[in-house]
Amino acid sequence: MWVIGKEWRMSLIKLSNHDQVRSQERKLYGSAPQGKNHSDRFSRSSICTFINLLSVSDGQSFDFIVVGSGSAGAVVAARLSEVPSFNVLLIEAGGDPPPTSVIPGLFVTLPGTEYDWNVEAQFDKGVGLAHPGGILNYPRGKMLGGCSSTNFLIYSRGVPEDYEEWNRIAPGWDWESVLPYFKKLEGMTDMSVFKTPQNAYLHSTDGPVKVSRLVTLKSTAIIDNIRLDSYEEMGIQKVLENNGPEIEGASRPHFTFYNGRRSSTAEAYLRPAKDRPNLKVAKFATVTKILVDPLTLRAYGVEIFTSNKLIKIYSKKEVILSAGTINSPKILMHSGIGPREELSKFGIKTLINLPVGQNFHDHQTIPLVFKGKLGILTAVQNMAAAPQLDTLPVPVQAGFFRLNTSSSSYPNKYQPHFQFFNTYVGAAASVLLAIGCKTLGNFDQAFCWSLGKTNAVNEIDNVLLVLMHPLSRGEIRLKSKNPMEDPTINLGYYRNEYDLLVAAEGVKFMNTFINTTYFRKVGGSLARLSVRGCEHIPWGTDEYWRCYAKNTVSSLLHGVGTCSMGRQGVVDERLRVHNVDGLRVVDASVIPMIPSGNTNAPVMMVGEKAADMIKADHNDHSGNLKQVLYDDEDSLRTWYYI
Ligand SMILES: Cc1cc2nc3c(=O)[nH]c(=O)nc-3n(C[C@H](O)[C@H](O)[C@H](O)COP(=O)(O)OP(=O)(O)OC[C@H]3O[C@@H](n4cnc5c(N)ncnc54)[C@H](O)[C@@H]3O)c2cc1C
Repeated sequence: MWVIGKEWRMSLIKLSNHDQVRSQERKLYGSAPQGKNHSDRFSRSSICTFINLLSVSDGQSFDFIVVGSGSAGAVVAARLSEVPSFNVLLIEAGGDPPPTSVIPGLFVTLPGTEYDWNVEAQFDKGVGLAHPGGILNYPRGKMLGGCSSTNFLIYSRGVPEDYEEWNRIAPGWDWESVLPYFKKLEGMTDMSVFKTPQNAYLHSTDGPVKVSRLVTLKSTAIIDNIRLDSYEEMGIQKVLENNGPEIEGASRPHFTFYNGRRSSTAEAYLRPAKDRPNLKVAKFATVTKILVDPLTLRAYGVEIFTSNKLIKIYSKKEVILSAGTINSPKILMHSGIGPREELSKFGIKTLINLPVGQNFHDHQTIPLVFKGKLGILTAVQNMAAAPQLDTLPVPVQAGFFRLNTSSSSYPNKYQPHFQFFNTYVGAAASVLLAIGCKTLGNFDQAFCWSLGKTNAVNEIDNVLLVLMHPLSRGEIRLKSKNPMEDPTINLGYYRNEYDLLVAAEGVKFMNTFINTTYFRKVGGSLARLSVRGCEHIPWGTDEYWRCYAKNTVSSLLHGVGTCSMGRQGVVDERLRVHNVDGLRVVDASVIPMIPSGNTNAPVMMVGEKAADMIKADHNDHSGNLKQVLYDDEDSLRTWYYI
């Protein structure tokens, strides 16, 4: 056992006693962020306990060690453990997801709690002025399932061209190669998508991740229809679904829940695998670095902080790093894999000089608020929302569109410029809005107050306008040599001025929502929100909307790219870290270019495909879909239509 400092105790404390472990972690790393001190009352609930936890002991060894049980890591660990001869350890810094994760409508209560890493991201100077201190809370799930246990549950996969773009950077990731894996993970329960062969071809009912749409109440159906009609008036056609052959258009979105239960990767992959003797899960165990032999450059294990001490666990075959876009690059850099200049600042010896932490990009969002009719009735609808917590308490419409006005090279013509989410909020929901605005959005008082005021007696539509393919790039950097300290997240939004140009055009287009029949009938108007930095610019001018887009910008929390695949990146097309043996990265960080849509499904797809590659590289071909598909045309067709 490796002991440092007199405070480090030699004895192993059972991981099951996590209260004790956490209080000891707080004692040791008092200043390091371990999540805010929130009540633990849910974490022992039986509805989501995964029982095969393990007390890992110093010096133990496993064939595969998977670091992080998020959207990708849980998939990889579960799939690898399908091979009985593989001995798999999954290491997770958090514990079981609480009921507030499992019940879909309660996801807003998770950020800022102990189930969140509570990291902060920063804007560049002069950007995001509506956020105090230029800081954005950047929630990351710290529990089994990772962000899939805390996210907003939207199920979206992007367009084929997104993956053709990946394939040009890292061969093997084209649409034909990834579609079988999207289908492998998907358990579609919305039978409407099987009505046309073109849509049916893209879906499957067999996968573990359950996908559905919101239960439509009579009142919400009326709202859905009115909003979708309004979008159609703007030239955004109604489509059957946004994961179909044509994603441009608006629809009621798909979600990763079914029957009142979130389908996180913890629920979909780990729960069914929990009794496998060859899959062990170590909870409340934080990996501090990957052990790499400096002579052979082979990864041979990990160093973990758990139960008040540092221990080492060894891998016989591979270490798979799935700690996410923020923590995977951090762990690599602490292990001596990263930009030499950056590592030398902290006295970390560089084993391999790679662009770790660079190429960070994200889906940035701009909030737009449309004021509708006066509403005593809508206030009642708000109150009636509570019993709907097993779905979501508000109607949501979503879609994708391209602008006619922007340059055809931004992005290429097969990808949409924007995604949008429209949530209808009845009058007098100001308190809930204030929670969302301040706690989740980290907007300043003036902005949130003006939003609340707008909603006091009026229904509103909150539209999140999402820039799909930003050209700007940010980066993840170490703050210190302490592996328990969060890294710096520089969002880098609008570093490329083209992004601002397109964003402002998008805002102006979206504002025409208020000119549609419904809003004209009820006398609707654009809300005038208080935006720091734009006070002196005449409201409604082009200059104003540019300023608005620049300073109200936020994140859809889709950060990718920091251990990018590709020859110029950090991993190759089989996700092996360049020049290191026995080490892969499998999570959102390997995504080289962000897809057109939300990232959870693409990351789960990456997990599915990676698991097959790893199996094949270790002589197990049981899961190799691609081989089956390409053997003959008929089996391809049959498989697609199942
Ligand atoms: C609040 C929120 C809302 C979102 N909404 C949506 C949405 O509606 N739809 C959508 O498609 N996407 C959404 N996303 C994005 C999507 O969920 C993520 O892109 C995706 O889950 C990332 O998966 P990952 O495997 O890369 O990382 P994660 O899921 O974050 O997994 C990383 C795991 O590693 C663990 N870990 C990290 N460091 C260590 C360490 N040192 N030692 C041990 N374990 C460690 C973490 O605790 C975590 O469990 C949202 C994200 C957030 C945070």
